[in-house]
Parts: sequence; C-alpha cells; structure tokens
Amino acid sequence: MISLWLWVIVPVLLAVGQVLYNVFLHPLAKFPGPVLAGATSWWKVWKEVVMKETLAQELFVLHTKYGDIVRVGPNELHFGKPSAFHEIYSGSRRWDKDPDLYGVPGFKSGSFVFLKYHQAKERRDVLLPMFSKKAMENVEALVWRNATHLATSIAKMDAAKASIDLLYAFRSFTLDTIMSFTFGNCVDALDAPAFSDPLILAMDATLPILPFLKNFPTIRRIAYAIPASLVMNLLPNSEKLAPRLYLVRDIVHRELQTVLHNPEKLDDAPHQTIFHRMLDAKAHKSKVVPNLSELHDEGFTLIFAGANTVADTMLMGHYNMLQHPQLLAQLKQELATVWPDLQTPPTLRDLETLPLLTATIKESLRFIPSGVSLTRVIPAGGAVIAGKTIPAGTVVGMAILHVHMSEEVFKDAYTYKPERWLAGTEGSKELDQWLVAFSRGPRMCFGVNLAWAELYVAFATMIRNFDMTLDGTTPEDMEWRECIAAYYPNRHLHAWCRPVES
Ligand code: HEM
Repeated sequence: MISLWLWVIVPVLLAVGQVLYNVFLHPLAKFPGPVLAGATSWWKVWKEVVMKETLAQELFVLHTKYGDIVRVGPNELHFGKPSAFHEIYSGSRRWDKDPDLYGVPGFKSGSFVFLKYHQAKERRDVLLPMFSKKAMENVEALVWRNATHLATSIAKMDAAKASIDLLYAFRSFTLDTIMSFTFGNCVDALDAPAFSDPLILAMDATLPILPFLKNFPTIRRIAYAIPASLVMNLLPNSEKLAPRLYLVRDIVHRELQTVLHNPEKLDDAPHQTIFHRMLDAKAHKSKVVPNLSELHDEGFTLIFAGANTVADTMLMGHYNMLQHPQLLAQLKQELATVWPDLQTPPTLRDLETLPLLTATIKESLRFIPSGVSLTRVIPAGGAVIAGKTIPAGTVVGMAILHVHMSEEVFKDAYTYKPERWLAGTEGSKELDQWLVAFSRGPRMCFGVNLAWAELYVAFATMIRNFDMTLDGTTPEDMEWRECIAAYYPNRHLHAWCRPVES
C-alpha cells in the first residue's frame, strides 16, 4: 500500500517541484509571459494539440500585453519586434536548430533537419550548384512543362463543369516539379482525377498530426523507431497510402540503381539532380559519398521543404487576386506585353522584367502561412537579442508572420496590396529587407531560385490561360493552422477557371 502511494506521490511532488522551479527559479523566470506557459510545456500542448491553435496568431495579443519578448515555454522565448528577426537569423549567428522542432519530419539527416551549422553547410555546399540562378536556365523547361500540364488538367476539369480545388491543383504542380527536379522522375500527380493523387491526400492527412508529434517528442521518437512497413500496417487507410509512399521510395531506388550502373546516364539529364551532386565524392568535404538512406532522407527533405511552400504562396496569391478583379485585369494586360500569342509562352527572363507580376508574387510571399517559430538554441556564453541578455541553452525564435504582419514595417499590413512593392511607391525600396519568407542567415532557404522560377511561371500560366472567379470560397475556407507546416482545415480555395480563347 505504501509503495503504491509512493508511485503516485513521488511523481506528483516532482512535477510540482518542477513547476515551482520553472516559475520562480528558472533562468527565464524574469521574462514576461503567461504564468502557465512559463510553468509547464503543457500550456503549449493545450494550445497547439487540444485547441488546435496557431500560437503565432495568439502571440500578437501576448506581445501587446507582455512586450517584445514573451516566454512561451519553460525554456523558450518568442520575439515580436521585426528587428529581432535579423538579430536571430543573422549571417554571423550559427546557432543550432532546436531538436524538438526539427525532429518532427522524422528524417535522420538532410539539409532542413541537420541541427548543427557545420553539417548543414557541408551539405549546402554540395547541393548549391543545382539551385543556383544559372542552374535554373536548365530547369526552366521542366517548370514550363509542368505548368502547361497544370493548365491542361484544369481545362479538362472545367470542360467537365467542375470548379477547381486550387490547393490540390497547386500542390500537384509543385510536387511533380520538385520530384522531377530532385530525382529526375515523379508520381504524375498532375494526371490524378480532381488533383487528388493518393500521395497528395496522404501528405495532406499527415499535416494535422504534426502539432502532436512536435509536442510529444518521446512518442515521436518511438513512432519513428518502428519500421515503416509496420507503421503502414497500423495506419488506417494504409492500403491506399502505402503503395504511393513506396512508389516514391521506389523512384529513388530505381533512379539510383540506373545511375550506379550507368553513371554516363547523368550526362544526358537536362538538369542536375541530387544524384549528380550527392554521388560525386569530390563534391563532399569528407570525400565520402552518402549512403542510400542519407540520399533518401535528403530527397524527402527537399520534397518536404519545397512542395507545399510554393503551393501555399500560389494559393494566397490567387485567393487575393481573385478578390481584386482590377488587379487581375492589370496583370493580364502586363502579361500580354511578353505573351501576346497564347501558343508561344515567354521565357522566365521575360517574366522577371514584369513589375506588377513581381510585386504580386512578393505580396503573395508576404501572405504565406508562416506561423512556426523557427527555433534556435542559444550557445554557451549566452547572447544579446533585442537588448536583453539571453542565457545559454534557451530556445529562441520568431515566426515570419510577426515580421510580415507588422504595422511597424508594412502599412495596412493585413491588406493585400502588391503596389506597395512597385518602384516609385513611397518606402518600397526599404521593404525588401522585411520580406523574409525564405528566412535569413546561414540556414536561409536555398531553394529560393527554384521557388521564384516556379512562382513566375505558374502565376503567369494561370493568369494568361484562364478567366478565374471564386466558387463560393469564404475567408473561413482560407483559414490555416501551422506549427511546422501549414494545413487548411476547411473547404480550401475553389475557383472556376474558364480557358481563354487566345
Ligand atoms: C515559396 C517557397 C518557399 C518558401 C516560402 C520557403 C521558406 C523557407 C524557410 C523559411 C526556410 C528556413 C526554415 C528554418 O529556418 O527552419 C527554408 C529552408 C529551406 N528550404 Fe525553403 N522555402 C520555399 C521553397 C523551397 C524550395 C522550392 C526548396 C527546394 C527544395 C526549398 C528548400 C529548402 C531547404 C533545403 C531548406 C533548409 C536550409 C537549411 O536549413 O540549411 N525551399 N525555406
């Protein structure tokens, strides 16, 4: 009987002791914030997992109440002043990524999930040539091919009198593009009826689980330790999902085998894939070629980082453009200057010269759902951020949303106004430094050139090929949630897309 009590009382006392320590004695005790947030990490579980909230949205209220720095967990601070973003994600600060956040995708290695700067730098140096602006010249044809494929599939659906789920349509475009770019092959999501390829559906179904995996790292580690085949047997609907996921793995294996047996095949490829870079021993500082599982992890990491982000930008752009018919008309007019004959598309370089299209993409990037605090760990010796000394070991971060929706830098921040980016508009020159959709510093996105190429070509293709109108989409349909990758819990953006005659 006594030992039973001990089993109950000891953990309760330890938990109470921990809470008291967090509130009164923890090195972050002096930082303001909700008492419960500082006391226990269950506060975040409540918000993100139970209430399904995006903390970054509530943080606007918390920053107004508590100031520029808010304690959001026993060991975590969130910063709210735009200038703090450039302090945390600065080129000279090579802080580790936070394992609790970057462990969520479940890859053992890969550019996005490497915690240490030096690991990420080594891999970045290997892959960077395939992402350079110059390399995009060879990727352009692939992007145009997929954008045209997107337009053809949309036109077919329109002919069948169906409106288009633009979220799935854009995700199909970006998934096929990033897979072909990365591996030289894809799942042909653009051919799936109603853009509902099982892989698109499976990826979408996974997104709402991520807040749970983020907040319960131990359960996550156990889940990821179970062999994939077993997980597939346990998952509901796995018979539909598993073949698709295995197909992606098969594509990687097949391409790899082809390359290993016929290395000269790589010379025929129109653009570089990860196989060109990763299998080139000379490209690696260690001169060691990564093994199959590392290759696989890097490929999946690139898909994770590069597919939905581009689609989200297109989604936000289209929702807002469709609410501003005058903007859409001006964009059509501008596009006609470089794309007069529908059958003869312009080049990417032509599109890059268009001021309004460029401004529209920038404004769409400003509106992307980016509610996750990109957390970093303060190294030994501590650091000063926003004028305050932050102790070593503290997890710090800031959500991009807090820069992009700051009235301090963007007037009428919640209004979609591409013209704010146009040369000649007051303050437009200074704005670029506050467009941080790709983050900044040593772990900034290196897919930025590919992302811009996709955005230019896909925006232009949609605007030039279709007369688009919303199909009953409401602001509620566009609601998103995010704590590492955004998802849209409601109906999604639907639009009628009537092909234009010429
Ligand atoms: C509009 C599209 C995109 C946006 C808004 C975006 C945004 C970002 C952001 C904010 C980060 C920093 C994340 C962090 O600190 O944790 C990042 C990192 C990264 N992105 Fe992108 N991204 C986009 C497209 C792409 C594409 C097309 C690729 C190509 C595969 C890509 C690959 C990566 C990689 C590999 C990283 C990790 C870099 C590192 O940690 O060293 N991204 N991206």
